[in-house]
Amino acid sequence: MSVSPKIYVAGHRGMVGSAIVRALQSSTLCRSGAPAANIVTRTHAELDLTNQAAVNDFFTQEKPDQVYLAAAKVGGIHANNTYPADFIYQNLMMQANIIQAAHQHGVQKMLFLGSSCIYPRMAPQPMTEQALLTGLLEPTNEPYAIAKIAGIKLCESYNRQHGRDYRSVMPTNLYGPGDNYHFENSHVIPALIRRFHEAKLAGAPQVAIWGTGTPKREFLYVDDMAAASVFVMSLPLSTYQANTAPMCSHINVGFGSDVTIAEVAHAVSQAVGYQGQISFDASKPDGPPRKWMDSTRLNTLGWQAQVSLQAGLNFAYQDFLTLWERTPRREGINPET
Ligand SMILES: NC(=O)C1=CN([C@@H]2O[C@H](COP(=O)(O)OP(=O)(O)OC[C@H]3O[C@@H](n4cnc5c(N)ncnc54)[C@H](OP(=O)(O)O)[C@@H]3O)[C@@H](O)[C@H]2O)C=CC1
Ligand SMILES: C[C@H]1O[C@H](OP(=O)(O)OP(=O)(O)OC[C@H]2O[C@@H](n3cnc4c(=O)[nH]c(N)nc43)[C@H](O)[C@@H]2O)[C@@H](O)[C@@H](O)C1=O
Repeated sequence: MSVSPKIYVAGHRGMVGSAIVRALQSSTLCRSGAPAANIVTRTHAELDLTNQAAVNDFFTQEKPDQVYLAAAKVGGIHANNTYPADFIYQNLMMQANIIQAAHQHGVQKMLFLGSSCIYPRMAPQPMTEQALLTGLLEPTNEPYAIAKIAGIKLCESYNRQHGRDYRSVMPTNLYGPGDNYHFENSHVIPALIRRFHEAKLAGAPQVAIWGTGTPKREFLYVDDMAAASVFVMSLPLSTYQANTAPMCSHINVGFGSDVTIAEVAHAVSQAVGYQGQISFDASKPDGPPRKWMDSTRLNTLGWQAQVSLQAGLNFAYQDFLTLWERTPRREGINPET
């Protein structure tokens, strides 16, 4: 009987990390007779990934075979714009510590999660992988984007210098179970789920959303993202290399089409069952006008998103309701991010 590789999922309690754990568990269990996934995890309290010595000790102790790097300092447009030092410092430290320790401890295979914000603000749409480093970044999240670009380049550099197999995926905007519902530091979908839900309970006649409503975003359900992550890691190295380049080695993961913020606000209000009016607060930033990924690389390899936006929003609202009902004083809804 084959032995399962020991897989470290960094950030396993986050929205994406927890979905990756679910995907790894179901992918091994589906193959009849295969043992369950051998997954190793640490909470933030147990292991601060910005601490280089602690990360080294962890790799010495656990000796994982593979790593999914889904731990990061993450937030929406307001958080990125308000805490730029936290976003660049923590992300640079976490990924540098993990990638260097993984290499030192012989981990051959890793998946790094970046973000669509690595591309220039005015990149031609849809954005191909080759658009990286061709123009100026979006100012509201430039520090986070620079850290994510450094993460891609760390992986590529260890591959080129040391023959490692460190792959990178660039997710579009994500949402789903386990999201952060903070009223101002979250991304647009969880923020609006909460705002429409509270407005419905209060009988409020109107809900204001940030910006003009005209920017377009591409939204992917988190379990689709997790499936894409496991899919990319399962590709033979020769296939991955044939579809990427040593210095353009990342793969976009998108839904396939985008919507305006006004359209997604209407879709969220439907999922929540809010029947009042929607208004726009143009004093808040819009961010980039459009961020639509070209996912041809991944689609050609055989992966496609499965969950429609409205179905995903319905699932996400059910997740929010579970959290809401479990936490009468809203502690879990309002985490520090
Ligand atoms: N959400 C989105 O829309 C998008 C996300 N991504 C990327 O996907 C990845 C996962 O994001 P997502 O799941 O949404 O983020 P979450 O905020 O939900 O999860 C991040 C995880 O990282 C952990 N973490 C943060 N700082 C530390 C630290 N210093 N030490 C140890 N653990 C830490 C968190 O633990 P704790 O909560 O305990 O601090 C949490 O488990 C990230 O790389 C992100 O950049 C990319 C594009 C879009
Ligand atoms: C994933 C991605 O996330 C961030 O980029 P972003 O795409 O701008 O993400 P966002 O979800 O915060 O906003 C999307 C749009 O939605 C509008 N909007 C309306 N009303 C609310 C609202 O209530 N909250 C938020 N957050 N946005 C709102 C908002 O004004 C903007 O036009 C990056 O910083 C970057 O880190 C990154 O990679």
